[in-house]
Amino acid sequence: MFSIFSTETLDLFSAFSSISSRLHSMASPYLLLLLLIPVLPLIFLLVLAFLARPRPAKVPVKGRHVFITGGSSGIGLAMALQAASEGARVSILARNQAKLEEARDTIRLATGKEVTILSADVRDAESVARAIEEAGPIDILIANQGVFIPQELELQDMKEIRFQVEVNLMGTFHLIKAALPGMRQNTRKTGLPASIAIISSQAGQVGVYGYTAYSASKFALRGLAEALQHEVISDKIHVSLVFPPDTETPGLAEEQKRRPELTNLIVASSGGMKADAVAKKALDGIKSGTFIVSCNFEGVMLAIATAGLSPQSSYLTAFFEVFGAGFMRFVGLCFQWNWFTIIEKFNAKNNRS
Ligand SMILES: NC(=O)C1=CN([C@@H]2O[C@H](COP(=O)(O)OP(=O)(O)OC[C@H]3O[C@@H](n4cnc5c(N)ncnc54)[C@H](OP(=O)(O)O)[C@@H]3O)[C@@H](O)[C@H]2O)C=CC1
Ligand SMILES: CCCCCCCCCCCCCCCC(=O)[C@@H](N)CO
Repeated sequence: MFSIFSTETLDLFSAFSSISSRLHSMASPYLLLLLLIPVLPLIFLLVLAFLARPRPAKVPVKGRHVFITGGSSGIGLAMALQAASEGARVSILARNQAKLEEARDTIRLATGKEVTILSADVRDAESVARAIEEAGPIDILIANQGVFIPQELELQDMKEIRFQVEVNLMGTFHLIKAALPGMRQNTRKTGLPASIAIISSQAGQVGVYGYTAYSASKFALRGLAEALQHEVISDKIHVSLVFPPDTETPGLAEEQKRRPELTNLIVASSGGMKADAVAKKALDGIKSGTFIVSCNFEGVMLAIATAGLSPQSSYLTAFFEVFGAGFMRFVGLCFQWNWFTIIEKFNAKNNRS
């Protein structure tokens, strides 16, 4: 007689059913526990979905006013280009008028869009306020201006230390203070979520040789951003903090002329990126209302290792943070081991130890 089961299959089948019936009568609590193993993470994901705050949001870019500082060069210019091509009304602010005009021409040529250019120094609160007044109420503020002058603290002039803190940190205060009242009014009127994005650096997540002043200015932005998110969430304003690695920009080319050898060696732990790719990550983060925005794989690891008590809207990222924390601390210690070994060897070779 024809059967779809071979004798082996039937044997296996009867063996399995006799085992399972035995298990069923003897050990059903264990089976239940076994079943729970895959279910538990799912339950935990549900808990995290309940906990994640601020709640996930979509911040539209099309048809909205995007204001970008440092928009005449590098990452800022790349963001301005992308925002303009996505149908935003874009304003860019920087000091140098000639570079601003050049950026405006570049954007017009690439997208056919006209951007507003504003010449101001972010260190001057009054001219920042005037520029923002002139540009009109903002929906998406991107504080991207930044200066980086790497040097060992002992060798660096106080003038250069102050310069970095003033542009990177104080400049960001001036911008947010000037833009916030108009942004609140705008979100109340339109009901649409808005965004304040701040461009930090991976050197704002981990201190790096040669970056005492720069890292301090960028770490400070995190405190600003975390506290600010509490203060603006009731008006649907989402804060994003972007942490790029070394990025090919005119600023980086300038920096590399005087970067200490040890800074180069340590910074190489994270892969470099193109300005366009960083701009895309930043805009995607802004549009999804993401608080911590990483740009490359090393950046994702850094974000998990330094999650701290930051806001987290994504339950999936929260899941990786909770279960990755211990392991990523270990990976971080391996990196620190490597960096201290590099420093030790370098200083021994150069008779500096
Ligand atoms: N490139 C990199 O490797 C990385 C950069 N970053 C950060 O990304 C941001 C952009 O960097 P990047 O594109 O490389 O920089 P660039 O040097 O290429 O461009 C900097 C921009 O900021 C403007 N700017 C500088 N100082 C002031 C000021 N006082 N007031 C107003 N505008 C100012 C510049 O215009 P002007 O000089 O005319 O004022 C320019 O438009 C910075 O915050 C930087 O710290 C973070 C990680 C890595
Ligand atoms: C837990 C595992 C962590 C693993 C990855 C660690 C990598 C850290 C590298 C730090 C790179 C800092 C780049 C700063 C670039 C910058 O801001 C300058 N170009 C100035 O603008």
